[in-house]
Amino acid sequence: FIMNQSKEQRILNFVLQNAVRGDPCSVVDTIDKYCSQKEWAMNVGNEKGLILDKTVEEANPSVALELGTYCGYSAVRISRLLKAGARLLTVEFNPEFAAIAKQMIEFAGVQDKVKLLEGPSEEIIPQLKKKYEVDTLDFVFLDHWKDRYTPDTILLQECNLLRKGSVLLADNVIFPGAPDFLNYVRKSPHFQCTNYPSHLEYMQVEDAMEKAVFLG
Ligand SMILES: Nc1ncnc2c1ncn2[C@@H]1O[C@H](Cn2cc(CNC(=O)c3cc([N+](=O)[O-])cc(O)c3O)nn2)[C@@H](O)[C@H]1O
Ligand SMILES: [Mg+2]
Repeated sequence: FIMNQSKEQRILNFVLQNAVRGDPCSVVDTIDKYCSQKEWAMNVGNEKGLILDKTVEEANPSVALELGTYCGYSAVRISRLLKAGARLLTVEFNPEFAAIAKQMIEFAGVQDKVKLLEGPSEEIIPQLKKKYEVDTLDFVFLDHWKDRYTPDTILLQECNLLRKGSVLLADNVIFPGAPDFLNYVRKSPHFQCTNYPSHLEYMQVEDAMEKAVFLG
């Protein structure tokens, strides 16, 4: 237990020493093993991860966006399911976390599918069309600051990044909670919402994910 390292660095080191290079499933399982047995961390985890998997498989996105990369757990989890030629753009503004995630993504062997964009979501989203050659987004995973879920959902619409059928999936709508986001998407005539009750990663605390499909 190396104290002067960050928890995120310890998670990465555990993966580098225990997972199989080039095997995204082993990276995901190894992070879950560390965070359930040694140190809790805010990865989406395996229970909510299965909901994420099913939603990604159903959407089968060509272009996906993730807000809040953290250590790269869900970036690896999502990108392992993408078809050939499909890509995931993931946004992280904490440089230390971004550096960890980059190494995690490369170790998992999914670096050709994932582009990590460093910066705050509110700055990156308006750049997606011109700077990152995005037309529209097929899938968006929201897992960053909970009070950014609503403004960023509005920003995605203002930037014309959503099309009829674009799928938004939000983590933590119960814990820590995103009440204004639930209110916004459930009241909006532009979204069809579905709630998926689950539990907080690695804990027996109630949580849920919310799927919001854009209706155009
Ligand atoms: N506007 C932003 N733009 C880009 N990256 C952002 C932004 N806000 C936060 N981040 C980054 O998301 C990562 C992860 N993150 C997520 C959150 C919000 N999520 C949680 O706080 C959370 C908290 C718990 N929890 O407390 O039990 C459980 C979860 O699953 C969570 O996602 N804060 N940082 C961090 O690296 C942060 O730099
Ligand atoms: Mg989360």
